[in-house]
Amino acid sequence: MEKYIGIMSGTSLDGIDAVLVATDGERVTLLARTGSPFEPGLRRRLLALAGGDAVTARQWGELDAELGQAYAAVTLQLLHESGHSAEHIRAIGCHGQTVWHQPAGPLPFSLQLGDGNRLAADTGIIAINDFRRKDMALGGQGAPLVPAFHQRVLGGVDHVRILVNIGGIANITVLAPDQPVLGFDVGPGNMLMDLWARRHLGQPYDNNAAFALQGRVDTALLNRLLAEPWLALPAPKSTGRELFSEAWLNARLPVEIKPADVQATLAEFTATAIANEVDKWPAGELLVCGGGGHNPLLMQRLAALLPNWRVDTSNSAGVDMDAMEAMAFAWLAHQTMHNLPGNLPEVTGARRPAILGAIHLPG
Ligand SMILES: Nc1ncnc2c1ncn2[C@@H]1O[C@H](COP(=O)(O)OP(=O)(O)OP(=O)(O)O)[C@@H](O)[C@H]1O
Ligand SMILES: CC(=O)N[C@H]1[C@@H]2OC[C@@H](O2)[C@@H](O)[C@@H]1O[C@H](C)C(=O)O
Repeated sequence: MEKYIGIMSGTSLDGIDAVLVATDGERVTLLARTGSPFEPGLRRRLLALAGGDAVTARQWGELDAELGQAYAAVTLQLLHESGHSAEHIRAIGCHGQTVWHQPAGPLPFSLQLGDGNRLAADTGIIAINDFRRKDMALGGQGAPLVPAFHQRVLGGVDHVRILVNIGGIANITVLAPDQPVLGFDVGPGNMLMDLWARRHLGQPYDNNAAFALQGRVDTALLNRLLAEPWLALPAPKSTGRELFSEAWLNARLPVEIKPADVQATLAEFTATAIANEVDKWPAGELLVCGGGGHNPLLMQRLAALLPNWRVDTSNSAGVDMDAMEAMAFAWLAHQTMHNLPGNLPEVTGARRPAILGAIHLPG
């Protein structure tokens, strides 16, 4: 078994998750995990950039360098906490910070910031990043990439098992006997709920859904949100803040509505968009991972909307719900180091499987 580090900072923009795993490509064992929230100023600048604000080349470059430094600091923290040093680690798989994802149109691209050169130089470990653009160069969406990992660690069961990652965006992976793996983004995860909590509570998220639980679902608003045409598009598909933005929400809000009712409606919207996709499959097991699995209201609504499904977190199947995505990028680094493909063309729509990522050597 070789040791890899995986680093994820997702579309919630909450901070950085890092894991140390041992893997031979087939089995993936979590050895250690750490994390670091973004410092508020950095988070604010990332939110502005991901919201489409204009930035100068200088601001852009500085953010790239600052994130590279932040990823290196988390890596050193993980090594320290787990009693490892650089020479124990074969490579780091670093997702980077998505600041723009544009899978359609004449010039599709997906941009993740966080300088891999700096990460390699500051840690002395091979750093792999930019995992999405090879798949896009081959006509794919570049996302989601995690389904291949889900299949590896949670596949091979005799019933329908669906994984749903509820991060900023929600994406599902369908693992069914004798069927190719399917996976696609289903809509917003915590993104809109977080936005509303920031606006009305001044907090990064609605902790344990306390605010949403004070409100009532507004059916008219819920139906307006669910009428978004993107939700009905067939897979392959992926999305992000570019679509589910503050402007998108504002355009659908009625003039008069209680803030708590909006929060309750956004939670219901997130759960319904997920349940509508899951419900297209014969009932089985729905396993939740990502931060949304800590939201009791989301979990309760998913269970209520899918009465014939066993709804639980991925912890119940032996994979830490909070470590899943970072573990996936550690595994993707393994794939790259062994010249193995990381994407699933049936998921992303790419013309073929491909070796993903840009490799930065520390020497
Ligand atoms: N106790 C809790 N109550 C409510 N929501 C929670 C709780 N804990 C975490 N969350 C939600 O989880 C979010 C973080 O999720 P996660 O870390 O999976 O996001 P991410 O890494 O940015 O995801 P992705 O890359 O999939 O978009 C928070 O912003 C918050 O909305
Ligand atoms: C472009 C981008 O960063 N997409 C993320 C985002 O967050 C969740 C969902 O949208 C998923 O498609 C993807 O992340 C995971 C890690 C993936 O590629 O599977």
